[in-house]
Amino acid sequence: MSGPLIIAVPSKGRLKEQVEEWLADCGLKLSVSGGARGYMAEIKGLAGAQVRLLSAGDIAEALDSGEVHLGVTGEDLLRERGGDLDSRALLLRALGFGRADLVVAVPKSWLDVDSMADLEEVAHDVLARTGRRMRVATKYLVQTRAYFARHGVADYRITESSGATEGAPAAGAAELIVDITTTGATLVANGLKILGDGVILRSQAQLAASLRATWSDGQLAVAERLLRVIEARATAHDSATLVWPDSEGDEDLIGDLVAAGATRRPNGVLAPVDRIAAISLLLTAKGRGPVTASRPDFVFETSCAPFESLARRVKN
Ligand SMILES: Nc1ncnc2c1ncn2[C@@H]1O[C@H](COP(=O)(O)OP(=O)(O)OP(=O)(O)O)[C@@H](O)[C@H]1O
Ligand SMILES: O=P(O)(O)OC[C@H]1O[C@H](OP(=O)(O)OP(=O)(O)O)[C@H](O)[C@@H]1O
Ligand SMILES: [Mg+2]
Repeated sequence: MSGPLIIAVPSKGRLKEQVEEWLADCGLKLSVSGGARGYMAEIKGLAGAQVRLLSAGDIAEALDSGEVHLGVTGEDLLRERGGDLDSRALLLRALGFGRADLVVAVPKSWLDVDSMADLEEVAHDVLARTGRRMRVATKYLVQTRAYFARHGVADYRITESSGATEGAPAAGAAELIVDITTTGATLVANGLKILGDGVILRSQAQLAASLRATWSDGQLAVAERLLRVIEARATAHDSATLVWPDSEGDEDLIGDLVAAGATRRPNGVLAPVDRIAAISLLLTAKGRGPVTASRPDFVFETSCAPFESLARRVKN
């Protein structure tokens, strides 16, 4: 017998609440089940799984080391682990929350610095003028180095910053910063602007699987159940069912609807939510109707693509 499927979710901060809401929306309620400080939980209705509540950064680390099978954390933190993320973890689903852009930002007063190419010139100038390298304040060392290298910026050094990074230029601790931003308010408040080609990563929360963990058949089976529910809910959020009288006789017309993005279903079609109106109009224009569109709660497809790629990567 192998142990439970271990799933890590954020224990604090803005991601925690959003992850709980998302799971509850899928009908998967978390119930804290104790552990020394309440840092363990179960998912109601998903036997064979154990949930660990960890910080977002620790979740990225635990996926990396294989201590957990699945985890929810920011893509920025996963990529910051360095090396080739794809060989260590599989991104199963982008969750649409926890959005933040990792950006290169410089003082607004640098009027003619708008691109990474301009920044390269600044780096040269600073070195020539002062004999010292331009300083970049960040806690995202890995992604900063990779991005600057890709843009040919070499004459700089990183001053590691773990908080209030945006204040570093005004405080004289660095010339520029690399940090995450969501609304941009903190950058503006600190007199900083994002370089035109300075977006390193558009991050959001991801459900990821560890490729370093040991996966038993039993653990994979629990993961499959979980992923099927999550995918069914996500598909439902994006679709509507369209039905109309005597749809069975409308083979040719359904062919047109499929060409417009719909999927054939008994009694009608399933349409992407943003095409409900367009597809209904194709029908009413041909005299069909009334067309009734309703939003499903779950759409369980016969196959579950994220699970299939996971199984392919971790089996044998
Ligand atoms: N406006 C935001 N500010 C900070 N983090 C955000 C924001 N929006 C989304 N996130 C995401 O939340 C995650 C960071 O969460 P959190 O700060 O709780 O984790 P942590 O860095 O591990 O914890 P700590 O800061 O205590 O070390 C990152 O993936 C980040 O991209
Ligand atoms: O673009 P904005 O909407 O202004 O948000 C971005 C800011 O929010 C976060 O800081 P937070 O207050 O969470 O503190 P932390 O960096 O210590 O986590 C982040 O590190 C940025 O500083
Ligand atoms: Mg933080």
